[in-house]
Amino acid sequence: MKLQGTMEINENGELEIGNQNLVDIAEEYDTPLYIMDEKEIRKNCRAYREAFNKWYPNSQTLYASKAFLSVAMARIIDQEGLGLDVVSGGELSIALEADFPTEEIYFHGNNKTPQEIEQALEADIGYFVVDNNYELDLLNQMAEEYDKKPEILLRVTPGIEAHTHSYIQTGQTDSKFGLGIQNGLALEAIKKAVDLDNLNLVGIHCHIGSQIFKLESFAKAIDVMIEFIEEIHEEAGVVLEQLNLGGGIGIPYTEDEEKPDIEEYAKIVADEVKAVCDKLDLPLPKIINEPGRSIVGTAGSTLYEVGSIKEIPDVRKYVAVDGGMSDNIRPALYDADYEAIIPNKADQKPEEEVTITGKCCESGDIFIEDIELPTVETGDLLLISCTGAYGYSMSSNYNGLPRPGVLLVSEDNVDWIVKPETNQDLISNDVVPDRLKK
Ligand SMILES: Cc1ncc(COP(=O)(O)O)c(C=O)c1O
Ligand SMILES: N[C@@H](CCCC[NH3+])C(=O)O
Repeated sequence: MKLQGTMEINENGELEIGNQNLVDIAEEYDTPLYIMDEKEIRKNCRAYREAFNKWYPNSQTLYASKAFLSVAMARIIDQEGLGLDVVSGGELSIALEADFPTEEIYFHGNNKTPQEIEQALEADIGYFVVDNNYELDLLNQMAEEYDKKPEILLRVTPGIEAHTHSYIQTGQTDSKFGLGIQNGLALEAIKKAVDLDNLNLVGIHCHIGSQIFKLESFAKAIDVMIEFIEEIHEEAGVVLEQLNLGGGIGIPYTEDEEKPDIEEYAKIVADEVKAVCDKLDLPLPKIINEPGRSIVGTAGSTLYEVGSIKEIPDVRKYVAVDGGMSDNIRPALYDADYEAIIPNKADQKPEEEVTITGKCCESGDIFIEDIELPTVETGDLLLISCTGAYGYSMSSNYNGLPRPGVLLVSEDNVDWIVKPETNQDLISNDVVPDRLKK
């Protein structure tokens, strides 16, 4: 397995993250648990900030909190000078609890409820990224009621099909997100937004997909988006000042994948934006980007303990761990690949090929098929890397499994930033009507 972030193998052959021995961590905090490497999160935030400061200073990086959010995480993002993209009243509440600067919050979502809009208007968030005509009308009407004039961006689909899993492509015209440029729906909505009294249209947004490695896809999206800004100028008489390019940069889940260079990404964005604006004689817009996975993905891992081991002669050896698709749905949902290591045997050579499964009642609850590992025994630890994005945030209580806690690890500190759930938590919202009482 490729060692990510601050992972190191110590002189006893055991794996450490942020100088913390995972064997000791497992003993003290119990498995399963998510571990977040604070230094890696901060390094990734800085990579975006510094790259855009260098190549296109009129820009802002927002962290896409859907990848992983907790109150402490929002504090780190604030300290690192990034803004925040939230997609629900729940994520907004976490940001508010962290005292996140509200003017740097962008509110996304394809079906914001009136209650969520009310919450965001009352909090005076920076921007609404409006997805559709229903939302334009609703927001306009509610803004009037609350005596506000929120700044908005319209989410559009540039018709770009990014090379990634179809479940996480979002830029094509047939997408549930945004309105199409090619079919004219986006321009129609722009004209409507310009005429609405209580909204201030400042920009357009696109997000072409997630886990993207080919940086040219972003350049293609920029061409389409800036040409659309020009069309808006001609047809609706406004020059939009913000272009939000979404997130989507991939991370290497396995050794054969290569991490895109953030500075190269920023330079491609800067060069393309400048070239197209120059060609069309448009002023340079403020550029917003919204990475999620590439901020936290490599910073997170999940630590499990091995329980049952089952050998089917001449077929396969199943190694089951004490978590499952309830703490990481991505292999079952997207066929996602992962790598693993045995932290207490981190320096040992591979001896056998095994299949790592979870403990959920689903045949598809398989984390990694046919991985080469040192001889695996019951009681060994097993660490799956790169689970920092869309691991905890997509977790569930399937099969009555409490969600694991999240431990933040840095050189001198080990702290829970999300406590592990207990069986008691699973029934904390249950209500037994009188007629069913025993
Ligand atoms: C609107 C929007 N912005 C940003 C992101 C973050 O994407 P990623 O985690 O791939 O960087 C997403 C999720 O795909 C999204 O839907
Ligand atoms: N949840 C997805 C990415 C989609 C993000 C939201 N647009 C993943 O795990 O890869």
